[in-house]
Amino acid sequence: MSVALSLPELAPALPPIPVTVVTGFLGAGKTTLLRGLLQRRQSRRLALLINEFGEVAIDGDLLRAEGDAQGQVQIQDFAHGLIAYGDDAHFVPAMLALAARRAQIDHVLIETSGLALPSAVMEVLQGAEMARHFVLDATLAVVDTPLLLEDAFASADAVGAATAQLFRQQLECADVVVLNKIDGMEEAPLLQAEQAVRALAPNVRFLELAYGARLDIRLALGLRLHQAGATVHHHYTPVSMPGERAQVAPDQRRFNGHVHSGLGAHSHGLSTHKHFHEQDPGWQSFTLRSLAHQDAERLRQAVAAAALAEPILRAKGFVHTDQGARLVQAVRARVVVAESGQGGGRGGSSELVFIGYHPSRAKVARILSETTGVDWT
Ligand SMILES: Nc1nc2c(ncn2[C@@H]2O[C@H](COP(=O)(O)OP(=O)(O)OP(=O)(O)O)[C@@H](O)[C@H]2O)c(=O)[nH]1
Repeated sequence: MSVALSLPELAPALPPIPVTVVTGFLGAGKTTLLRGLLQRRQSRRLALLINEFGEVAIDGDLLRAEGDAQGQVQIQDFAHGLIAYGDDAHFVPAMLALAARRAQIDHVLIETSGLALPSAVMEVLQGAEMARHFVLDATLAVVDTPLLLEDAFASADAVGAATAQLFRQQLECADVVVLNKIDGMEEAPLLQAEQAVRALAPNVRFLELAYGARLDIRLALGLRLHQAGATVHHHYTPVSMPGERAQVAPDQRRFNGHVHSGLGAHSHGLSTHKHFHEQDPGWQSFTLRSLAHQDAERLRQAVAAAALAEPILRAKGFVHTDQGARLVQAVRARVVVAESGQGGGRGGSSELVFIGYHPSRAKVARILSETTGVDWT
């Protein structure tokens, strides 16, 4: 008796979709780097999963502004402050939905929350259910280099200790560390930053330099660092060597913004990443809103004052000013209020998400209201 085979069974199996996990502390520049990669994706068909912290979809809006009419880029944002996708009931269904469309997707990028360890996502990806559809390409950790050089990830107090631990663990999970926010930085601080990264996470395989938050797409996607037997797909000459005497070669621009650590391969298999991040309840986020029009400069000063008075490490949102909608981005007390581009702005209200370590919502609302002269609640 002959058995008729259905078409899917006859069709050659499609290779698994490579997945790049992008990690990095709050405000390191993950979304900015992803926007740059979207702009330079050429013909690559990408799917992005991003983690919004707070109720306001800011990063998703910014990334969608880079999207295209041909549906070449699919973006899914997870709202409500999810910490780690690995713990999230939506993550696996979202990935399986992508797997069902794998003929239309060349690469998946996952941006994890700035307060999460990527190890949970990495473990889920390498588990039996997912490994049939996906292969981990590489884990990139984006670093706010000026803050690293200021010792902002050192543990002077409770906030510093919580920050330092998360920062170090994120680096330890990474294959590639991207030194970001290095525009105009000289060679000496870059060398210092590389040494700081090596000291914190000696197993990191590559250091990449992102001038102007730009990463060469060939250095970000298709690295195949976790494929059994695959040789690393890289076209550049190693420019720094492993060990204590490791040096960043002078003038990194000659090397297309990219540095090799030269360290031997290491595995991110299940055995190396047992540590799921247990969420520290000290990290909290809240949203403040105002119905009044804002003065951009007073608002900038207000957010900076709140970050200095309270343990606020990140704030972002859209506000309405007399000049129209503006995007507010704050990393600690560094606050930028800029054109919102195509993204954001709902109705006439202004919304800011604050993230900190045991911050007082009431105190931040008071500082904002007093400094801007309008109500924030
Ligand atoms: N000067 C400078 N600013 C940068 C660079 N990269 C990012 N920024 C700024 O840093 C701020 C935070 O950038 P994001 O890309 O939102 O950071 P993130 O890591 O996605 O932040 P979270 O998702 O909230 O953790 C924004 O104001 C960016 O414009 C850079 O290379 N140079």
